[in-house]
Amino acid sequence: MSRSLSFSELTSYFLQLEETRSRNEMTDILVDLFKETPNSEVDIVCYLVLGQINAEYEEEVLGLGNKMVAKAISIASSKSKQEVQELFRETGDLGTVAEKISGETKTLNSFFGEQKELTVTEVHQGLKDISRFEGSGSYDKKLRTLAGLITRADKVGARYIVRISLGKLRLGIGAMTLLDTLAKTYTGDKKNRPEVERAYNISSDVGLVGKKLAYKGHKGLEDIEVEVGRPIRMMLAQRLENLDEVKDKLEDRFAAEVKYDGERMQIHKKNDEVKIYSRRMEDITHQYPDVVKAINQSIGSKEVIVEGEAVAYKDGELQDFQTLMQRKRKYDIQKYVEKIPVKIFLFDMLYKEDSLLDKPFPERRKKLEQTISENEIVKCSDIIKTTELREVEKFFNKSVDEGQEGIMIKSCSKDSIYRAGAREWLWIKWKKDYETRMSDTVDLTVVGGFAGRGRRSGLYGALLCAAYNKQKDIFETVCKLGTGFSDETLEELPEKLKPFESEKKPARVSSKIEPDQWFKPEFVVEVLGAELTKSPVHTAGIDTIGNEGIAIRFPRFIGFRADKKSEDSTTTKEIMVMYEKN
Ligand SMILES: Nc1ncnc2c1ncn2[C@@H]1O[C@H](COP(=O)(O)OP(=O)(O)OP(=O)(O)O)[C@@H](O)[C@H]1O
Repeated sequence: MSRSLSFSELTSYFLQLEETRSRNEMTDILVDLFKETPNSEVDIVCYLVLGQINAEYEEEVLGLGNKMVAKAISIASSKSKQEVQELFRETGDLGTVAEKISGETKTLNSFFGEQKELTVTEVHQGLKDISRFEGSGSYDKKLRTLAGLITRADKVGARYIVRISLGKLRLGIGAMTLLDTLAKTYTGDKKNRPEVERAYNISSDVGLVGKKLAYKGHKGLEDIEVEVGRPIRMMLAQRLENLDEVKDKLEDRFAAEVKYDGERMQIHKKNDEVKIYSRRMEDITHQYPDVVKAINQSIGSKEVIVEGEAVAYKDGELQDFQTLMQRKRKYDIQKYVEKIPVKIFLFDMLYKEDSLLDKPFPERRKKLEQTISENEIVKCSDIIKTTELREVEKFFNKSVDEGQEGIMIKSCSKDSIYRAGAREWLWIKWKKDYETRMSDTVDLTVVGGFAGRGRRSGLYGALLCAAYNKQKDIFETVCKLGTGFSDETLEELPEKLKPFESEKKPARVSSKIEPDQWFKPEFVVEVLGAELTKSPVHTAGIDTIGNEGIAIRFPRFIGFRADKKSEDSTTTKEIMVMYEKN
């Protein structure tokens, strides 16, 4: 049997790592540690130095509560729970407490007779068991296992076992430093980092990379391939300050997609088993049983990895990110599936019976379109292929107008592979963030109403609001107002607006949008928006800008302005000034 690294050897390196502030020194200390580490334990050491017990995407995570850990320390020492709590209050760190009172532990140890030295494998196994115990009696099992580990460790070991079990090791080592170390230790040169990093990016498992390198050196990296069920680190986008620069970066070979305002998902499907990973590689499958079901209905192929953005969808409209965040929960999942339905807009395909990472984007996209059949939940992202920046800008305005963040411009060149874990110029994001922010409210005239759906059925779901064009004496639309209403306000609206109902569009209203109900321009509301943007669907300022008007993004109802006549509304000119101020 091969030698095992003792836990005290490992923690002697932890002590050194905690002392140093230099990244280079840190790498050197880590290289020394790996030189000491038997090949069979390289993966464990990789996880432990990061304070983990597994690859980050795996479900086994630690993070026990202070109370339980304090109790375990008390069991492992001769101190009472109260004494442990008292020391915890003094030091603020249970690791330090365990280290301090672990002298008594050793007395107990010798009382039971000499035990073999604790190895990293034993600590790792113990911590893994702790994370796995479930159901009745699991609290006691966790407690006893942890107390057992603390009892067997030396003083310094007790400190680190406690910190790891709390999920608070924090040696300050990032995955990239660890990859540098692995390259240096097992290939002899930090220059091989890119290949090592690639293996990590497609496997998201630093332990696996470490172990392959330890056994086979550089060649071991070839064994690491994309696998369904193991997340790929996600490709990210660069940001441009000026849309014209797109041509410098991507020439004429690009496509634009809506940048949806939701949560990114990487979805792995193997037969009927579906797993969903978040941008941070967490397994979020249990939060989205509706997406799991819809993906199975939409994709027939056996082994597939796709990516998309999930967006909350309510009352016939896509909702903002905050609404979707209500789905982040451990309990009441089913209730929230109904309360906050979602749609997933798929935008990439990374695997179909084989890896597609090295295929150019147009090919991946085509495969995606051929593979999925859209349903209520699963959709393909909205995409346009054009070389005209004017068209791209229009598409952007439309996307923002529909409440989305902006657009993603993606290279379609032959080199447009999926670059796992990289933020490069193959993807460029163009967001509305760079535009005007509104700090002041505006008063707008209600010119139309949209029938509510779902909870709002029988009431108005949104109002079409307009600014006043004084020169022309007309009302030009600037937004569809659907948020900020209390339930009482919603109930009141039909009655309040009844006197102004009109069968046709009133002459003084200029609108490209056709609401369910027109209103004579009489009724004024106060609105706060997030920002102003150009819009092809609204008419405010349309003469000045050309084909488009100005729109208010994310408008919120603040209150009624019964004291104002519609001619006292904010004017189109004022809106233009607000827009141009930036
Ligand atoms: N059609 C799309 N294609 C790619 N990504 C999209 C798309 N729609 C929405 N997104 C989201 O936009 C993000 C791309 O921007 P970036 O790579 O910079 O991520 P980010 O750092 O999360 O930035 P941001 O805060 O701008 O979303 C993706 O992570 C994804 O969540």
